[in-house]
Amino acid sequence: MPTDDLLQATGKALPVTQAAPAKINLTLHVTGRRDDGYHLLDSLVVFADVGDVVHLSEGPLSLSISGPFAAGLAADADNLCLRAARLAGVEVAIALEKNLPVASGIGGGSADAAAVLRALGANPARPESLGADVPVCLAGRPVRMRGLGEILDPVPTLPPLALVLVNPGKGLSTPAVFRAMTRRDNPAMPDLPEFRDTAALVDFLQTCRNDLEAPAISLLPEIATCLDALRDSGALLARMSGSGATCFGIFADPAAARAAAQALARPQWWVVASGLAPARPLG
Ligand SMILES: C[C@@](CO)(OP(=O)(O)O)[C@H](O)COP(=O)(O)OP(=O)(O)OC[C@H]1O[C@@H](n2ccc(N)nc2=O)[C@H](O)[C@@H]1O
Ligand SMILES: Nc1ncnc2c1ncn2[C@@H]1O[C@H](COP(=O)(O)OP(=O)(O)O)[C@@H](O)[C@H]1O
Repeated sequence: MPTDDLLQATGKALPVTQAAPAKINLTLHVTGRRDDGYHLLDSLVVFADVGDVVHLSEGPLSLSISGPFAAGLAADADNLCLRAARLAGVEVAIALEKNLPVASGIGGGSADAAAVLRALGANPARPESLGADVPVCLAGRPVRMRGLGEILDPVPTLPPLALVLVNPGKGLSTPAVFRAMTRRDNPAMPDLPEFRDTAALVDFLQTCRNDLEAPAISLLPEIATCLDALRDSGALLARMSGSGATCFGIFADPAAARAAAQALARPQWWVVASGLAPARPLG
């Protein structure tokens, strides 16, 4: 597509760089399963201030991948960056900086797809056709996510969070984790109260769950090691995100999170201290 048409189609000038923040499911209740096998979810989702980065420039549709986790990901037609550009109907050269571990429960692929759509100013009718997590990644702000992932509701303002993310260095297949569940009709997440401070949020989170945590641990016991290590290093709460294997700990303040991240370092583990990404405006 010639550049003028491209600009008309997208409303955005190229080149453009867009952050793809990691998605964190602070809670993930699985409340049922549809006949087509997809599960009904109820999840408090936030975004970290670590993530991938996509850079879009003029050119035929293409993808190059750099960054610490580039080796784990093929730049083939199935890559969610290219699928997003095709859904937007735009020819564009994409450079992906892959900073997030692949297949790790923090939505890297969905975050990348959402970042490409955002960078193009594209607003496809059914972004969930790229993946259940793409609508929430497009929202890019704390929300309550329900349905298969397409129902997004605002939540009370969250306090700042000092997080540590830990991944044991092994990918986990999302369908395999859902298949390993033994109970699929779990109670919904309680309604969210107003949060005065981090302690109030942690108190609320203690009443919630990630229903995929036990099945994921049954497939990859190292997840339990990550959770124990987070708790031993002072986390007020430690839980797995998404279908794993990345776990998060909530700490009292950023200094405690940074100290824990240093103490948690292991040769095969990905460990990072993070706050929340600045919330995107309501769309
Ligand atoms: C579990 C979650 C929670 O946020 O996170 P991740 O672990 O992927 O980060 C998401 O729902 C994942 O979203 P995403 O990774 O985009 O899922 P998709 O590609 O659409 O689906 C992958 C597979 O997950 C299962 N799946 C996904 C979503 C859903 N509501 N029910 C499901 O059963 C299905 O087996 C599906 O084939
Ligand atoms: N840009 C991308 N980044 C990560 N994974 C991708 C991407 N494009 C396609 N995938 C595929 O999506 C699958 C899920 O990856 P990812 O989104 O990182 O994990 P999760 O769904 O657990 O959050 C991977 O197995 C990978 O092959």
